[in-house]
Amino acid sequence: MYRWWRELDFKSKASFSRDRLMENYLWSMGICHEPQFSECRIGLTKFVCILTVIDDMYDVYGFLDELECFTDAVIQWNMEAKEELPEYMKPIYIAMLEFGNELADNIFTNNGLNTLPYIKNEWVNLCTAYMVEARWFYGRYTPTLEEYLKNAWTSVGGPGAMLHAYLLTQGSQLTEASLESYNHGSQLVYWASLMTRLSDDLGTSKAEGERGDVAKSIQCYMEEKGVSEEEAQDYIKGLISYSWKKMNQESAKPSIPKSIVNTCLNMARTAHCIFEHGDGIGNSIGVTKDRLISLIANPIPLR
Ligand SMILES: CC(C)=CCC/C(C)=C/COP(=O)(O)OP(=O)(O)O
Repeated sequence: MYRWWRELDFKSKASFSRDRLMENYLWSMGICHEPQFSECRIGLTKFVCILTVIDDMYDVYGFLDELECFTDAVIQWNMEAKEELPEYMKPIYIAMLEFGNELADNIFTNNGLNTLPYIKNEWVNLCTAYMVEARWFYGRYTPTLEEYLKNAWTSVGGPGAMLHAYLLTQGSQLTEASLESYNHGSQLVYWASLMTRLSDDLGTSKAEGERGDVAKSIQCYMEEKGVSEEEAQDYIKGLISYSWKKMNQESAKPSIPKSIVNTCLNMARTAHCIFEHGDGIGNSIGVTKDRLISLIANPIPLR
């Protein structure tokens, strides 16, 4: 994975973006830790790495007209579309396309299923949601909390991560019918993604606001209701508790495949863990570094 990441060379080609391979691996370890899901952990880490570069491009680097071009190119989903993009966007677009196409090709070879429309759809939804936030930022517009969350449960990457986790954990069991049963989990994916977004905002929005980013749930609620930051944080914590109840309710539904239940609950748990002491991803220090060292570099010996 390190070789893949180094060869993409975003450190120099997209120096504005976060270089967080290990931290991104923590997400995938939290979402599917079982030994048989090694391929899923690799795929999910790649997904989060590419997502993070694209997120930084929309949040802090790209001009609005450039971002509109990138969003259009994602909708087109073909290599010719990259010709219309600014130079710095081309390697990012290529990385996303190659990663998505390779995953779809592998599944087609092994299972005879065309999953490209599903994969493409998640990237289109994600970039369209980033675009909405970029327009708000450039227009100096602060949405209401409801308006913000309607977009932000997608822009956190939860639905995209859950589709990738599903495709990568199913192995030979992935069929046309199981792809359809994925849709039964859509409410659960929604609540788990909302929970991830709210935890992310509780942990990161202060630093993001200071470096210049779109208003997050806390600022939206403060402005809408004219309340203090503390009151807004308490309100968001209440929404997190509510989302957990909804997730538990959805998880108990027999129509939802167990693998979706597991990865959704695990994503919400991982978000709690990563953001409970602040921004666990934005910097490579503190609790996240200690966790990476004790989980990966110096794990507790099992025997
Ligand atoms: C498995 C999943 C869901 C991974 C997503 C990782 C993530 C939240 C990246 C963006 O962080 P951010 O705090 O910069 O996000 P934003 O800019 O959207 O607030």
